[in-house]
Amino acid sequence: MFHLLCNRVSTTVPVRPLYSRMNKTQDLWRQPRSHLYRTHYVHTGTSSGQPSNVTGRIWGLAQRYICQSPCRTIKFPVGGLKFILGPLFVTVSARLLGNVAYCHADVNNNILLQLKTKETEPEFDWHILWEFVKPQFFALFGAVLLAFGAAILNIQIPLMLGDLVNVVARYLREHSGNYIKEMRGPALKLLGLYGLQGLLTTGYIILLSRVGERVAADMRKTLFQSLLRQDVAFFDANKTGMLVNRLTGDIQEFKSSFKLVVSQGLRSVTQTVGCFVSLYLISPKLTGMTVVILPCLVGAGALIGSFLRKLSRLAQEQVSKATGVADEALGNVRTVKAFAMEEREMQLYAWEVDKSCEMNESLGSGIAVFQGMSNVVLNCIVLGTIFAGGSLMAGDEMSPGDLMSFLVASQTVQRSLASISILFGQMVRGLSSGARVFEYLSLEPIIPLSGGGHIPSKSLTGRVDFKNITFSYPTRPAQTILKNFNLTIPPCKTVAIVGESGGGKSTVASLLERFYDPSSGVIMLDGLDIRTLDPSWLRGHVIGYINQEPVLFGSSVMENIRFGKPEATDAEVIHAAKQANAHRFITGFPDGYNTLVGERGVTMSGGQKQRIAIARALIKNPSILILDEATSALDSESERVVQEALDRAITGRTVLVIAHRLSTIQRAELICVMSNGRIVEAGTHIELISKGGMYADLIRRQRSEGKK
Ligand SMILES: Nc1ncnc2c1ncn2[C@@H]1O[C@H](COP(=O)(O)OP(=O)(O)OP(=O)(O)O)[C@@H](O)[C@H]1O
Repeated sequence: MFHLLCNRVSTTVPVRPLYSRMNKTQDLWRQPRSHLYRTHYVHTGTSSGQPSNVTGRIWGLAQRYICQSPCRTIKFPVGGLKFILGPLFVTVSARLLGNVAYCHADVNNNILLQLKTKETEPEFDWHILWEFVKPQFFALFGAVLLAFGAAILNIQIPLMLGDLVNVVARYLREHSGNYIKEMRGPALKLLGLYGLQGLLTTGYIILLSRVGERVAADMRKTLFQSLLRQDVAFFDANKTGMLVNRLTGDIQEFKSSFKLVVSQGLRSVTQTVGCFVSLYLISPKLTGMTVVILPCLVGAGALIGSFLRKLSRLAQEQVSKATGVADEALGNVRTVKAFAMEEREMQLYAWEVDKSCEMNESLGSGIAVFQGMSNVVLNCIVLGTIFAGGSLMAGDEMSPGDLMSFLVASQTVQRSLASISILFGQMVRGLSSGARVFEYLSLEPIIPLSGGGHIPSKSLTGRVDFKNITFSYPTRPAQTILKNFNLTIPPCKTVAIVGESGGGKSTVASLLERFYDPSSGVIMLDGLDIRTLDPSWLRGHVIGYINQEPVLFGSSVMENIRFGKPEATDAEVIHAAKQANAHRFITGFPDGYNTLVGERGVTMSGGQKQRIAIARALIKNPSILILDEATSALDSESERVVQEALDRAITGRTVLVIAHRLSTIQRAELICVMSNGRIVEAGTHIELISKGGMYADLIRRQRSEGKK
C-alpha cells in the first residue's frame, strides 16, 4: 500500500536525483545506503510551476523521512483545512523522527516549512575499498604472510629465552659441562630467529607501505577526478576547504590507519593468541592469575585511551581552525592590508594557536600520566609474577627458564592487548575518514561532464532560444530567479541584458553555459535542446565566456591562453593574443609569452588579465560569446583597449552581453531589460530611449552619476 502511495507521490512531487547511483559499468562504486540521505531534494511545487498537491506532498515527505533524505522547503497554499493540518502533520512527524521543521510565512501568507534532517555520518563501503586494494592484492597478501610469520616467530622467542635461562641455571647448579658449548646451540638458534624476524618485519613493512601509498595515490586521483566531474551546483553547496581536506587530511588518516591496522592488528592478534597458548603450556596456574588481572587493566587502559583520543581529536580540530585563519588571511592578504587588519589577523591567529597549544599541553600531560601509571602497573605485574612464580619454583612446579619465558610472554601479551585497544580507536577513525572520502567518490553529477550527449556533425549557426525558462538555484529552491523567461538571440547578432542588480542576468549566462539546468522550460541551440548536447563539447568548443573578474592560473601567459585550446600551436596563441589587443603588452615583458602571471594572475593589471582572458576565450573560436560584465571592473583607459578587443572578437559570432555600463552596449541589435527574473522591456537603444521606460531611466541615472 505504502509502495503504491510512494509511486503516486513520485508523479506529483518532482524529485530529482541529485547524486544518483552510478551505472553498472562503474559498479565498483556501489553506493552505501547513506547516500540515500543526500539523494533527493524537492522543488517547491507551486514556485516551479508544478501543480500543488498537498496530500501528495505530505506523503512524499513521509516517504523521504522514512529514507531520511533532506527535503528543504515545502509550501502549503493559504486557506482550507490542508493549510492547517498539513504543516501540523509534517512538524509532528518530523519531531517524532528526530528531525526539525521550521515554519514561516511568505509574502502571500502561504505557510513555508523548512525541513532539516539529522546529520548522518556516511557509511564505509568495503566494496569500494576492495576496488582500490585489488590491484595491490599480491603485495598485500605477501605483506600479510610476512607479518604473520614475524608474529609466529615472536611467540617462539620467550620459549627459546627460557631454554637459554635453563642452561644457565643448570650450569650454576651443577657446575659441570662446557658452558660455551651448551649455550652455543640455543643462543645461535635465538640469533637466527632474531635475524629472520628482522627480515620478515622489514619485508612486510616495505610491502605494506607500498600498498598503502599506492592505494592512497589512487584514491586521491579518483577523488579529484570525481570532484572535478561535479556540476557547479555541487560547489555552491560544498566549501572548497572541506573538499580539499578530504583529498589531503582524510586520505592521509585513512592511509595511516590502513597500514597500522593491517600490520600491527595482525601481529597483535596473532601474538596475543599464540602467547596465551605458550603461557598456558608453561604454567596453567600462573596463566589463571594473569587472565583475571589483565582484562581489568586492559579495560581501564582502553577507557583512559578513549578519553585521550577525544582530547587528541579536539586538539587536532583546534590546529585546523588555526590553520584556517592563517589560510584565509594569507589567501586574502591584499584585502587584509587594504583594511589595515594585519594586527587583528595576528591576534586572531595567536588566539587560536594559544588555544591549540593549551589543548596539546593537556594532551601531553594526560599521555605522560597514563604512561607513568602504566609503567608502575606493568612493573607491579612483573613483580607479582616473580613473586607467585618463585613460590611455584620452590614447589618444583616451574623451572627458572619457565619463569623467564612466562615473564617475556606475558609482557608480549600486555603489549599486544594494549596495542589492540589503540588500534581499535585508530580503525574507527580510519573507517570514518574512508567513508568521508568514498562518499564523494560515488557522486554522480546531475549534469554529466561529457558522454551521453551528442555532438552535431554540421557547424552551428549560433541561434539561441530560451523558452519559458523557470529556474531556482539548487541551494535555494524556495527562491525563483527566472520566471517564464523567453529570449531569442539570432545567429551572429549581439543581444545585451541590463537591469537591476540581482535581477538574474548572470543566471541567464550560467544556464546557457549549462552550469545548471532550468527547473522547467528549454534552451535551444540551433533548434537542439542543449540538454541533449555533450556539455564538455558545448563549453569547450561552442561557447566562450569572459567575465568581470577573470581568474588566471599561476603559470605562463602562453599556458594561460592555451588553456582555451590545449592543442593550439604557438602561432595560434599569438594570433589570439593579437585579436585580444594583448600581444603588445605581452611582448613588452622581458620574458614575453613565458612571463609567469603569479597566483590567480596577481602580477597582471586588471586590463591585462582581461585581455589574456579574451585571448583564452577566442583561441577556441567559439560560435557564441558570453560577455558577463567584461569591462565593468576597468578604468576608462583599460576599458577602451579591452572594448576595442571585444568589438573585434564579437564580429561574426552570436553574443550575449551582460552589462552594467550601458555605454558599452548601445550598438547591440537587441537590448533586454530584466527585472525580477523577467524581461520587462526589449528593443534597440534608440527604441528604448524613446519609449521612456526603465531603460531610459537607467541611462538617465548613469549619466547623472557620471557627471557627479
Ligand atoms: N550560486 C548561487 N546560488 C544561490 N543563489 C544565487 C547563486 N548565484 C546567484 N544567486 C542569486 O540569484 C539572484 C540573481 O543573481 P545574478 O547573479 O543572476 O544577478 P545579476 O542580475 O547578474 O546581478 P549583478 O548585476 O549584481 O551581477 C540573486 O538573488 C543571487 O543572490
